[in-house]
Amino acid sequence: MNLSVRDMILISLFAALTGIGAFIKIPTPIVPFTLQFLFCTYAGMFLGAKKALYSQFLYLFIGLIGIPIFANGGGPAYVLQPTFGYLIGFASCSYIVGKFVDKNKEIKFWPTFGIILLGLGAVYIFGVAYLYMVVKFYLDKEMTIVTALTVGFLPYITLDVIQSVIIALSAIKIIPILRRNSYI
Ligand SMILES: O=C(O)CCCC[C@@H]1SC[C@@H]2NC(=O)N[C@@H]21
Repeated sequence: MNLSVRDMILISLFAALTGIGAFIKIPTPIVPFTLQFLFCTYAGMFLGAKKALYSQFLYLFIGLIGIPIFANGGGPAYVLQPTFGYLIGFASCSYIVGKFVDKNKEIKFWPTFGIILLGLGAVYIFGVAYLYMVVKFYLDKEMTIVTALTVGFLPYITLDVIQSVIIALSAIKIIPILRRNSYI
């Protein structure tokens, strides 16, 4: 894929926004409340699948080389943090949402909301499964799937669904305007 300077700026912008989403956080012992899901989903909405994925890869790359832009820091050892799976989930989510936008001429509320929930599902599948494995097998602590869901899913899902509604409502207004003006 040939990327223009404009594409590269947008990819960098959404990588940065996802990083900002990590700083807007309410810390908790294991999984913080953050706005990363909001921004990775907007990346999919406004950049389309490939560029959104690149933005999340760039975000991962910058964090993994040591710039502390993840919710609990950064560096290569972050792959062993219980929350690293959510970061993989953000890349999947941005791609799923981006594919939907790429393929649909009309962006209506319910299909858009549905695809965002699918993307959110990917965030939690990667996030909770990774959390479970790191705590159980790497940290060697007591962990069941139910505990993993209690720690990594239940406290967050309501706010994430509210954000999904906000994203869908704003996307159905903004995307047609951006398309009409050939911005996306
Ligand atoms: O270590 C990281 O940078 C990832 C943090 C992930 C936080 C997850 S994303 C889904 C859920 N919703 C939140 O607000 N927090 C968790």
